[in-house]
Amino acid sequence: MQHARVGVIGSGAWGLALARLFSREGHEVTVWSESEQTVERLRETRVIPLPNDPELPADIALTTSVEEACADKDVVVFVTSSRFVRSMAAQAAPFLGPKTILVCATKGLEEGTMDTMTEVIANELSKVRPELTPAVVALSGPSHAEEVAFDMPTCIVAASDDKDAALLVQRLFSGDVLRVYTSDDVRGVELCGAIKNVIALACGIARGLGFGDNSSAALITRGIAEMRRLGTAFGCDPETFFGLACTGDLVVTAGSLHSRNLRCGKMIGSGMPVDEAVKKVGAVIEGLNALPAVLELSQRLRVEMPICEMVDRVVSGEVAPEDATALLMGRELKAEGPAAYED
Ligand SMILES: NC(=O)C1=CN([C@@H]2O[C@H](COP(=O)(O)OP(=O)(O)OC[C@H]3O[C@@H](n4cnc5c(N)ncnc54)[C@H](O)[C@@H]3O)[C@@H](O)[C@H]2O)C=CC1
Ligand SMILES: O=C(CO)COP(=O)(O)O
Repeated sequence: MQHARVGVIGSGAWGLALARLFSREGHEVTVWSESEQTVERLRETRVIPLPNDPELPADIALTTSVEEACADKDVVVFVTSSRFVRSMAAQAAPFLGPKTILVCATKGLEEGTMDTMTEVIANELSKVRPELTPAVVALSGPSHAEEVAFDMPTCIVAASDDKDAALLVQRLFSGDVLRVYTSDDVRGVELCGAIKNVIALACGIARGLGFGDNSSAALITRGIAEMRRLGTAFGCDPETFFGLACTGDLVVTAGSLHSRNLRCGKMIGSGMPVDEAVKKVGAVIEGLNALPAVLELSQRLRVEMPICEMVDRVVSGEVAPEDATALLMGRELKAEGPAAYED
């Protein structure tokens, strides 16, 4: 298959930037939105609501009908906020064909179940359409919509247990803008996609407190150590933590002013109430959504994640941002690696 019929479930920054890219690669694209108003505005303006007004190609269909976005599609991409992935999988289920490949570009961990986003989709579909066992692919990595929408070269990962599906997604979506690598470590890739947003909040809080590059580098590096500890306790591939979905995405999210999580953290660090900061960013802050599941997983697996825990204490109001630093810096001193100087 060279040209595919692609449904995109979600009309936010990332959904529209991906839709634009898929259309550019010659695919037939339909974008679903929850909002009639959004559909009308996009049809009228043909502009993606991002800085510098990237164009939304005229051949991209826009709809509020889940059926239109899912029926007769080769690939359906879920890219809503993590809060809506389960309900959208349930709504999409009746219209999915037996061979439709499902891609999830949403980054998150579900509160309560601690499921990754591809697990949410697979679990929901198995309830609604148990006869359907679709291939599900996680698409993750350093990929700000603000840059992809202007054709800036970007590398991401397509991770799946289904090798053929990962290879097909790689072939369909790679081009001169996107280079897609494959991975079979789906859980590792998805854990990183969710947790890096929490670490980016920490980097933002540090910036908001007036700290500089040293603090960011420390949080990024020790944040990767937290992700690696949790991931390897789950049996994930240690290589994943050096890859695009972990180190790559954390560098982007924690260092770029495009980042919603970084900007939100920065406002929290400078003393703004969390709700106000979220409103001011005006987009989904997945680090906040992922926090409960990240902490529950770390407790269940008895993995220390001091940065994530401190972000939780700050956003819940238990610790003031200006007190968080001393608490983190004053922790028991230790070796950087696990085995230094030990018998
Ligand atoms: N913005 C970016 O550069 C990137 C975002 N992502 C991930 O993609 C996901 C979406 O992010 P953005 O597009 O930035 O979010 P956004 O804040 O721009 O858009 C919100 C998304 O949620 C959907 N939504 C809102 N209300 C809904 C409802 N009631 N029912 C169903 N869907 C609803 C919208 O259609 C839209 O897709 C997140 O998980 C994010 O981490 C991943 C890579 C890059
Ligand atoms: O995941 C992203 C980039 O790869 C987007 O991160 P933000 O939500 O922080 O903007």
